[in-house]
Amino acid sequence: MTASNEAEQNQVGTADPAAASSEGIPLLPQDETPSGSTELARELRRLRGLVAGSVYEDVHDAVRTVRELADHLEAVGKPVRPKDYGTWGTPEHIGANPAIGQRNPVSPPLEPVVFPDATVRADLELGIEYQGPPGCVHGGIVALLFDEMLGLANAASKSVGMTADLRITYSSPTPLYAPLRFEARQDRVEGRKIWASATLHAGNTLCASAEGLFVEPCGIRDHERSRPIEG
Ligand SMILES: CCCCCCCCCCCCCC(=O)SCCNC(=O)CCNC(=O)[C@H](O)C(C)(C)COP(=O)(O)OP(=O)(O)OC[C@H]1O[C@@H](n2cnc3c(N)ncnc32)[C@H](O)[C@@H]1OP(=O)(O)O
Repeated sequence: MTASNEAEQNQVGTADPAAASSEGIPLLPQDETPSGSTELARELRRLRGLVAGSVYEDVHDAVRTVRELADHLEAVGKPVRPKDYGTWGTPEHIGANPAIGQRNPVSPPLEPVVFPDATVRADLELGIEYQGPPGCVHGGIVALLFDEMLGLANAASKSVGMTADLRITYSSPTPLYAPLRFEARQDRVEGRKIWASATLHAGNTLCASAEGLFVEPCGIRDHERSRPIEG
């Protein structure tokens, strides 16, 4: 077995992307929550990878423990109501996002950085909990991450929009446990219509590319559109 194969064999779940993007300025950076919920999401992410990526003989004791934890969290937490969802780009809004939300155990999470030309980049590795075909990332997960990256490219250019049309070309399978790089940019704006595009590479291999049309919601307020987004 080669060293890289061995590393791959020992890996369970998605890698923490914290150190992946060393260039660029963090886009929509999220602080650790004083309550510990960011840390809780990180541990749950670890659990997700372990459960999807391991075979167990008997985990009934773990089921009891996790059930007790869920009961406890239900008892001590205050559910977020629609009035508390927050507007575009607020910590409440971003933290719960399934692609970049640090408080959401479903997110890998993407950790986007922005460059002076408003290109947005995110480097990450995806583990078995995102598997589609054996050894490959699920196409729906690729679509989710593209949608987010295009939205972030719009945010980096001070616009927000609802996805109206999203086209993805899958050129080559996206490998699990490999360094992946998303890059997205806003291409043009006409009235409320915004076009953006993105690529996904594994090393030098183009895995997929995306083009999206976004429509700015009617009545969006100026402070929501131009919320400061750079770290
Ligand atoms: C600053 C801080 C920000 C922080 C951001 C954090 C990042 C978060 C990132 C999150 C990212 C995740 C994002 C998500 O997950 S967004 C969630 C997924 N998307 C949706 O749910 C959208 C559902 N659709 C709608 O709400 C409406 O249909 C929209 C809003 C899209 C348009 O309904 P609206 O009534 O408002 O507008 P209109 O119908 O008058 O159309 C206006 C123009 O657009 C053209 N058109 C419309 N649809 C299409 C189409 N399919 N193909 C081609 N063209 C289309 C139309 O012809 C017209 O053109 P024209 O005749 O004027 O030339």
